[in-house]
Amino acid sequence: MSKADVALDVPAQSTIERVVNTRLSTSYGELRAIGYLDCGNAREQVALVHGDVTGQDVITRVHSECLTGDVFGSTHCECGDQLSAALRTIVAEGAGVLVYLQGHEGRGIGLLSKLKAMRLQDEGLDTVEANLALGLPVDARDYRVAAEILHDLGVRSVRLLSNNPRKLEALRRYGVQVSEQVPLLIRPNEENLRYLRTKQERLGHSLPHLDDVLGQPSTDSVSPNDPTRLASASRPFSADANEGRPTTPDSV
Ligand SMILES: Nc1nc2c(ncn2[C@@H]2O[C@H](COP(=O)(O)OP(=O)(O)OP(=O)(O)O)[C@@H](O)[C@H]2O)c(=O)[nH]1
Ligand SMILES: [Zn+2]
Repeated sequence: MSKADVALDVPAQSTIERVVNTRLSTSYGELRAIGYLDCGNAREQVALVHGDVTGQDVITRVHSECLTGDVFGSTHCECGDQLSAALRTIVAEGAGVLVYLQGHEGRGIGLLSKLKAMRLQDEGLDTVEANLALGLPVDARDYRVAAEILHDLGVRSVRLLSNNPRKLEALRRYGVQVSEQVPLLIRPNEENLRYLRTKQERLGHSLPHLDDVLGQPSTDSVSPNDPTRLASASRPFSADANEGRPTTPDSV
């Protein structure tokens, strides 16, 4: 069997049902919104697709929902800017997928618990301590449905836009062939620098640009020429001439 014939090894019984496939014109470009029902938990899920994604090495973002960051523009986290940067990258590549995972809010603890966790962070706890103080897991996300959606779309292997090695491992456990981890780095702001540091130091996220911000050399192997290496945050760093280019400590 050739490499191209290797299908994703998803669980034998898929729980998703494709319900709708419609054109979605966006400010990023022409997408298709493909809607699924996860019959296992009655949750609605959606994948945004650009171009032909039936093949190998498809640029892919598996994005955990974040109402505060994705919709309200919160600067507490970098989710909204990652969402924009991922869609820009997918369209620029000519083909790609973004799976937007509902049920992942607050790393799986839900919106109200995340808001409580954010309040605790204002009182001095870090993002890990805050979840634990609430008696909740640090990360309760499951990626089965993402694997099933990628399989349904005919994606055979992904270049995953993520800084989170645990997300890669989790997808691989569900049979997703991850051919490459592509960094999705957003310039930090004063509001989220500590939060990002905690992700780097306690959750194992690969965020070498934080060291650059402090003027320290990065030990990470990310290529400085990778156009996705450091996407500009929309707030408070408005899109500028550095868009999509590596950033020096002086420019942040
Ligand atoms: N519990 C909790 N969740 C948060 C907080 N801030 C953002 N989130 C959630 O974190 C999720 C995103 O996960 P992250 O750990 O930031 O990043 P990731 O998706 O694992 O990794 P990347 O692929 O690199 O973006 C979203 O569902 C957000 O709602 C917080 O302070 N506490
Ligand atoms: Zn967020």
